Amino acid sequence: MTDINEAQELVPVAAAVTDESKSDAVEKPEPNLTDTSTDAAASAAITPIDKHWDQTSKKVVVHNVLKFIRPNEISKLTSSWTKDTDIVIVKTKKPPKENWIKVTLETEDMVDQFIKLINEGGDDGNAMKNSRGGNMFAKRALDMDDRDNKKRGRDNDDDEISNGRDAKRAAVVSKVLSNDEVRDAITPLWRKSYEEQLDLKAKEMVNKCSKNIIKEIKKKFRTLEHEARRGNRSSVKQYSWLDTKLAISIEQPVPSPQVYEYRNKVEFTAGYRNVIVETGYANESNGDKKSDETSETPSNIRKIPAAGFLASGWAGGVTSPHCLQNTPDWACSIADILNEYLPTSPLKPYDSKIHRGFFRSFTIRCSLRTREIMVIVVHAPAKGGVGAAEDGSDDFSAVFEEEKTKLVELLTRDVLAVPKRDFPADFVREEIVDGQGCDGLKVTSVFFQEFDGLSQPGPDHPVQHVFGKTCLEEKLGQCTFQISPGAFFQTNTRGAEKLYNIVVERIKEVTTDPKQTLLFDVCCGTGTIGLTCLKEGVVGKLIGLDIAEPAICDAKVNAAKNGFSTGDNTDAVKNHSITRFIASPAEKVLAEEMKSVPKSTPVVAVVDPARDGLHGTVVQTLRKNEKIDRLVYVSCNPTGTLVRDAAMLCGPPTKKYPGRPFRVRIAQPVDMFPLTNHCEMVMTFERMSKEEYKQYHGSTETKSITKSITGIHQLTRILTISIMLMKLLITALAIGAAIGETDSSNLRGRELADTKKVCIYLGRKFGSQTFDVPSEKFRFYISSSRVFPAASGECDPDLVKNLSTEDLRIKKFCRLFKHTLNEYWTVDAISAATDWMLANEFEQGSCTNKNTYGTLHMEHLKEVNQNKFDDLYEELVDLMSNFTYEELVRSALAFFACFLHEAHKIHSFHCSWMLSMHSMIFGMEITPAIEELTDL
Ligand SMILES: C[S@@+](CC[C@H](N)C(=O)[O-])C[C@H]1O[C@@H](n2cnc3c(N)ncnc32)[C@H](O)[C@@H]1O
Repeated sequence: MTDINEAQELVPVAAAVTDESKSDAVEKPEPNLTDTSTDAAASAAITPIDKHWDQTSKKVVVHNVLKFIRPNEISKLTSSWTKDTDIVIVKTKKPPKENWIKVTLETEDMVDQFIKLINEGGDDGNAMKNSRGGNMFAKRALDMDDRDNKKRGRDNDDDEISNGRDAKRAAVVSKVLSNDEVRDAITPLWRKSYEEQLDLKAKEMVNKCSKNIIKEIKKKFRTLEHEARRGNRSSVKQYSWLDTKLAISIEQPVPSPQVYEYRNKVEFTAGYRNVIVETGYANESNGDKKSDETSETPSNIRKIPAAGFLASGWAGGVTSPHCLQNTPDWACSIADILNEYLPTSPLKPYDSKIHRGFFRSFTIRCSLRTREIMVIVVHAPAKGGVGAAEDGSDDFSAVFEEEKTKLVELLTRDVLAVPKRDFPADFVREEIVDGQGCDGLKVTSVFFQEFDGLSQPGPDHPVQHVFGKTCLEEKLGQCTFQISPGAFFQTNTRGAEKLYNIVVERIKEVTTDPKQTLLFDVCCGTGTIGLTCLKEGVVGKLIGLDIAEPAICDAKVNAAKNGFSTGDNTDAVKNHSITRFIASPAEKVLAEEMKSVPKSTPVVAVVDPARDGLHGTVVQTLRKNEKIDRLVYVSCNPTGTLVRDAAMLCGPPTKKYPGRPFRVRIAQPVDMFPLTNHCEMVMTFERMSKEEYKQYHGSTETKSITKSITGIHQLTRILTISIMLMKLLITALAIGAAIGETDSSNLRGRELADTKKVCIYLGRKFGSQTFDVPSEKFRFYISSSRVFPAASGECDPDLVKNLSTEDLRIKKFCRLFKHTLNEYWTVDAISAATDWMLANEFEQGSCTNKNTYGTLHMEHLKEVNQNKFDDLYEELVDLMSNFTYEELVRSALAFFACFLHEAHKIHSFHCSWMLSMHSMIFGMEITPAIEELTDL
């Protein structure tokens, strides 16, 4: 599981508290969360919730308007309501498919008048009616977010109205969560017995993993059949195992040796804790908390700088970890130290929405076996982050060094105190084999890490070592491992031993000559799996690949620590050394490395990718290399990317994935994360025999077949592209151009182009916004089906030339956009999108086949944490809604440049073609400014 994944697990945001049941279950807060213990230091730092939202007080939401209204008709409609009155509407907002419109009035005085008008201004003195005769009703837009004065009242309140989920999220903003709510959010299975949890996970693996893999493989056969029919060829017979009852049977999950307090790593977010300083909720007495949650916003909530988990989204404040059964004492003890320090510090928690503040997060790792603890303090630049105010109020450099020393001193001076926990009343603590509680534990190393990016620093991001040891040591099985701050390590130590033992067993089953057998450990991290296999004697040689340099440095040290030699050149493993570790994306080096293995060497492979699964090229290489008969896939995303990768490994050979297919032999879930919904899977694949392959495909020569297919395909592609280039030239000259994106938004774009408006369309949820456009030349629109904004239309080449990198907001926009690309788009998705733009639909000027592009890119999108995505999106929308038209166009160009830049990295032929296409259409020159933006 990746660090990001861990973060998702421990920092689940809004979704986790959005169930009806949870919201209904809001109780009067438990003492520890209300924190009436606000000491002097804390009260000094208390930030009262500011009641003065900038625009919200002028906003009204009109409900029961029709869902489908053409964007160009929205302002016509709203002005018809206020005809013959003095009410002035300055802005309207209507998300597509929602039946409400939000209007911003010129002054606050107009609000009551407007509400009265809608609610009583109909012909008969009743409410005004929509065009179908239904009554509309108006309500003040609700105050939602207390974090960000600048942002307030723009979009958050939309969310509250737009759907129940977000309404609930909004509702928790001003509440203090009870311990049960925190547990529900972060350890959702805590109410179930451990047996029930395992059963639930087993069922999930059957329904969402094994069944879906089979479905996906069958789909591939159907596609082949369809193609064969079109090409008048005979089709491939579906593999008979797919229809057997136990095609992929799921074993009962291996339980975690420790159900509680199993985490060896926690990641606290720096933020503010909601604290009740007086007593009671404002309207607690009415007993009806569900009816209008925000109206009961307590006036007595205060915010205190704190470190903890985000149990209810960014806006909900951080919560204390003391009530969580998966979190050990040492983590709570460090939270106590941080929570004593933060309210007194002039260094403020960072606000990721406005990019101001200092402390971002605290990562803590502990080995109970070696009694070591590492703390990594992630912070914004001391001089101020990207959103720093110009008046210098975000410049903390004068106090930074002093505060750093103070914090390190607090963290390291004593053994950790035993924290006061808030476990459920009937909770019985397990005996923890590797040591109980905080007994004698001390922080042994501290790092500071400056980070000014959007989400989390990557594994290679530099750290500053400020105290103690430079790494943490952990023991697993017979091995000892060094772990650097940026390196991945499994978060459940004893669970990891179980996991690795299973991998060892699966390899042992097939190695007849272990000493000669070479293991490829793909995504090896600090070398844990490979070195364990070596130590257990099931293989004799090891090549480990990982993208993270610090992890590979650790792996090399770890090899030596455990008695194995390491070599650095290609022949190292072949001739002299037992191990070789390579810091590189596996997709770049795996094929070459495999090529250099002598024919006589038996090879097995283990892959343990991050949540986004294996790169397509890695799957391709593993599949093509028929020397690998056994492949062990360790997955932390068994219902997502494992399904995709397994289907590519086991499906019929195609031009992209040639080679005899694999078949799933054993699917063994391992519960590494009790109390949560996550489950690890060890899926063992075995290569189909040549004989069996022949039965289905008539020949064992998979390569020659695919080669010819690939050749024809390339030729067809080049021809298609040349023809399209000509067509495009003609189209571009004649009618300008429309670069299509998704179906609905593309149509909308064309429609808007006709109305000479510019539109920001950011998905259904966030709606659209139209601007008057100064000239026809500026027709433009931006859209997104999910996370990918795209632009269409014509624009003035001068705008491109003048694109400046000075504007912080455009810079921020590009950062956000790049972030969406990197976070949510896989290489395959970008590749599919460029393919699509170039091939299927482009010549038609709009997307008529609704499925082509959608399917192409959707199926490759990474599984996302929806809440994280929503946050990002809100930020994008927020930013864009304040742009002038020209800024908008410039940003759109810049994000096109970002997209092209990313696409270019994977798809150089296509992309260079795309660049020329864009320069033709937009007169778009890749100026130094655009280059600078793409490199952000
Ligand atoms: C789930 S961890 C597994 C690490 C190791 N097998 C273990 O159990 O500790 C996934 C690893 O994949 C690495 N990784 C991510 N993308 C990669 C890529 N494209 N090529 C190689 N390694 C990658 C990460 O750095 C991380 O160490």
